[in-house]
Amino acid sequence: MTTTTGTGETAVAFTAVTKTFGVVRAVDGIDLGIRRGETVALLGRNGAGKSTTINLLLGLDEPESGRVRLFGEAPARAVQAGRIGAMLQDARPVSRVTVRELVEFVARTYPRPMPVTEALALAGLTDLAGRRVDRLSGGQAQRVRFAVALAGNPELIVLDEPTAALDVEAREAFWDSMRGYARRGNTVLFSTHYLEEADANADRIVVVDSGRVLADGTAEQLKRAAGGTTVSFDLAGRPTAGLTALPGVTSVEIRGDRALLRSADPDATVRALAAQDLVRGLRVAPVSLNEAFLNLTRTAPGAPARTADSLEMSR
Ligand SMILES: Nc1ncnc2c1ncn2[C@@H]1O[C@H](COP(=O)(O)OP(=O)(O)OP(=O)(O)O)[C@@H](O)[C@H]1O
Repeated sequence: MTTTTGTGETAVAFTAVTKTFGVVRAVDGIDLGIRRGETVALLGRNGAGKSTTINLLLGLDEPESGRVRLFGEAPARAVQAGRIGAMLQDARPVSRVTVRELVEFVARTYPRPMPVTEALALAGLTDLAGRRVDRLSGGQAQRVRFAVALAGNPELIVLDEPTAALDVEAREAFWDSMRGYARRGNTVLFSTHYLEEADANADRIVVVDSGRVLADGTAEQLKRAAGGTTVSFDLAGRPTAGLTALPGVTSVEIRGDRALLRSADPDATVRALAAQDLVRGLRVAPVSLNEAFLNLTRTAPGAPARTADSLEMSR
């Protein structure tokens, strides 16, 4: 895990950051490094600590202990310089001004803004530039918030549940815009409850629970660490004794005449099954990210899952 600060390659560095509200440890010792150009999803149940983490990152709140650095600087400085753009959950709608006027107004508050036409194009708002912002659909209004976040020409954008309450089409349009921004070499951190969004749009997923990092890796790494692969086949009346002892197998479930094996080493498991001629109706499938997430968070609260260490080592 990267905890170095001040290097040109590190966009975000959390070092042993904590934040408590009364008896609640909302952020409980988070170490997190995000490299420039990465798109990272912050995933966690309600109350896991995602918004608190984002508020600390943006300097909207101060950590009790530990340190947050953005491009080697204190968050407030980086935000002021326009290096960070944010789209938060409770952004208030403004009325009466047009989309272009609003983005122009925000852009003027930054030292090196993005040209307004470019911000509008990147957010997919070119055709709506003259429309009043209080006469937009939910999805269009969300794109305006994205354009506002882009106005300062940021190198890092932080999005707190950016697609909550959007329909499928609006979500797709939003992620298209976000990917366009990321392709320019920028860094993105977003929180979400939609696992498929994290899977489709993030290079890396950080799972938080009870204010701690439970797991950190690619979607594939999380799936492997949290449940491995399911190898299933028809028993065709054959005995089930001995299946648990096959190489790689971590659990065995029998459903009717079908055996479902969880395996940490599916190749070895399949070879062993083939040697015993147990390959009728054979299927090999990774666990879903949903399953992986539930497996990871089910073990919490308590000690951070061991998977976190193994994933970090593999990064
Ligand atoms: N200002 C506050 N005062 C008191 N408790 C707070 C405050 N902000 C957050 N908390 C508590 O800290 C914990 C983490 O909250 P946080 O909002 O960071 O979670 P989250 O992962 O963003 O949740 P959600 O997915 O529901 O938005 C929760 O137990 C929450 O009740």
